[in-house]
Amino acid sequence: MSQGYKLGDLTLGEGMPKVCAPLTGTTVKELLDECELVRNSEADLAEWRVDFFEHALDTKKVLEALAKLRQELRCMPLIFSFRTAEEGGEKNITVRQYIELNKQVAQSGAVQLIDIELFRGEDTVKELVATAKEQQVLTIISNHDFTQTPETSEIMSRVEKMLDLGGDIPKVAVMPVKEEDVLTVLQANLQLKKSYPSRKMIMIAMGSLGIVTRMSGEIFGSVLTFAAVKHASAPGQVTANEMKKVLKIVHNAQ
Ligand SMILES: O=C1C[C@@](O)(C(=O)O)C[C@@H](O)[C@@H]1O
Repeated sequence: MSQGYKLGDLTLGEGMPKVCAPLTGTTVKELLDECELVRNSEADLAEWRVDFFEHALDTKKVLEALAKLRQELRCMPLIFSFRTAEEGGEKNITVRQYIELNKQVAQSGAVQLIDIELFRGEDTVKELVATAKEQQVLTIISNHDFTQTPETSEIMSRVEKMLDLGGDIPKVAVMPVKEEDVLTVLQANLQLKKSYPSRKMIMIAMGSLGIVTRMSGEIFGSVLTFAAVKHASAPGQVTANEMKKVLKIVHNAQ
């Protein structure tokens, strides 16, 4: 899809990378307050990091909260992400529960994208991609490593697997422990952009060393960047308003 993905007024994958603000509240009240802050910020879309929610393992309560968030966000696009403890998230979840929760959310009509972790298993990914496609929900197939940065070839092969499994937007977020790791991430991003020019992806080096990767997506081929409004959901996020300024500077220099 070389033109990008149309999400209401914005097109993901065209022009400047889009700024996504995570919602990390533990209660419905906190989440609704965050939605209002996000709406009034420079963020283009929101991500509900549902693993922070106190009732994240109760699908009925998640769906009830989601309906409220949808209303409060008005027309702002929303990504639904349950980040598992295995990948740096807040809670453990069984594969069965993970599938059930994501399926019901995809069918709710309240979200535009769901995040599916590659390492929950091929069958899980395929099943959820199929459900999402039926509902015209976009899929981000993700992988996170909070301790290290794999080699360029390993990052590329993970992304290729994500594409093979039918995901719309591959996403890799890793932790650099030395400056060279940041170059590894940028190298993987650039090579993937050249090998798959029509595909959209998200590539992040986290932490203080990785900051440049969050800001240079327009050059190396990362279409979305996460930036905080109230609380960061991962190390290295700056605020959405600061991020938008930097993205504009990079854009205007092109
Ligand atoms: O996958 C990502 C990227 C992220 O980990 C980051 O580094 O900004 C933040 C998460 O909320 C999101 O789901």
